[in-house]
Amino acid sequence: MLAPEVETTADDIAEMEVRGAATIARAAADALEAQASESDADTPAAFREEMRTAARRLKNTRPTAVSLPNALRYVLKEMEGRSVDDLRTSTLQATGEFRDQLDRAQDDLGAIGANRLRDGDTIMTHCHSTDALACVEAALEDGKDIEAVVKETRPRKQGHITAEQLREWDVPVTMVVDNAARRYLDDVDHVVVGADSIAADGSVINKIGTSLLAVSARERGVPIMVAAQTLKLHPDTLTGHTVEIEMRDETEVLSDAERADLGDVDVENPAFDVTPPRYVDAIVTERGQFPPESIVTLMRELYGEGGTEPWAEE
Ligand SMILES: O=P(O)(O)OC[C@H]1O[C@H](OP(=O)(O)O)[C@H](O)[C@@H]1O
Repeated sequence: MLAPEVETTADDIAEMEVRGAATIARAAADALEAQASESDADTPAAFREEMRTAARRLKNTRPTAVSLPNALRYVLKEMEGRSVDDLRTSTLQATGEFRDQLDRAQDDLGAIGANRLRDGDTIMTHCHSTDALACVEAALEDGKDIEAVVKETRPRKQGHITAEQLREWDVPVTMVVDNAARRYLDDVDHVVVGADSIAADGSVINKIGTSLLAVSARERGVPIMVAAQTLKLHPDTLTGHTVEIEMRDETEVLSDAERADLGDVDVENPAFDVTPPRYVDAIVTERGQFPPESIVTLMRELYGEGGTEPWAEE
């Protein structure tokens, strides 16, 4: 039996009530914790099977942000013991550790990313990334004045969440539609974005529109920093796999009335795109900042064995 929190968390992730790569990872760990706490499995094998089923349910919600399977892997790998009690205890310890690591990683990468920002800088943001905002927050705590041009980020307008957070920190915000980005790049000192996955060749998989922004920024000579804790490194890409780009429902792009007016047209709604490493100046992680082409070294160190699947059916 799956714990109700596993079902609601999976639904919330799929519906994007819970969104953002790091937030999804945390919610998945919380859901595994609920599963372990509430399990009434009476044998270790039954407990393990329940945990694997819960992990599969969570994993199959959205395909692109690798933080989700990386979180599930972290917890399931730490689950050990010969009795149900021991398995439960080790799982709860793992989920607690995972949350602590997540918080620490974001703080540490924020401090590193902040060093790239100077007092008086204007940044441009795309979508809403807690890793990217951690860099801004740390820069503000260092006493730097920062202004922001915030891209709306169609179709779901996560730019509004970014704007709200920045205003809470008293950062002056100019909101622009996505198509205005190039016009405003001349006023911008740094593009700061997050990532859902980083591939072994240093490609950055992030919200649709990131690659267009990066190409324009490079053309205008504006540096692009990607804030991504190591949980975003995609181990499967070490063995030649590519990252699946999520295609979402067309209703996010067109209302039913607009759809009816348009008649017979195809609508596609990819949620992410791939920015090649040559358009990225630095990937900022909690382990330091890296030129994208060198991220593979860190990826091997942390995920050397590639993408294991501890949730697989036995
Ligand atoms: O982990 P943090 O930095 O918070 O977010 C990382 C990325 O997750 C988001 O995806 P979505 O809105 O869930 O589709 C954006 O693409 C954002 O850059």
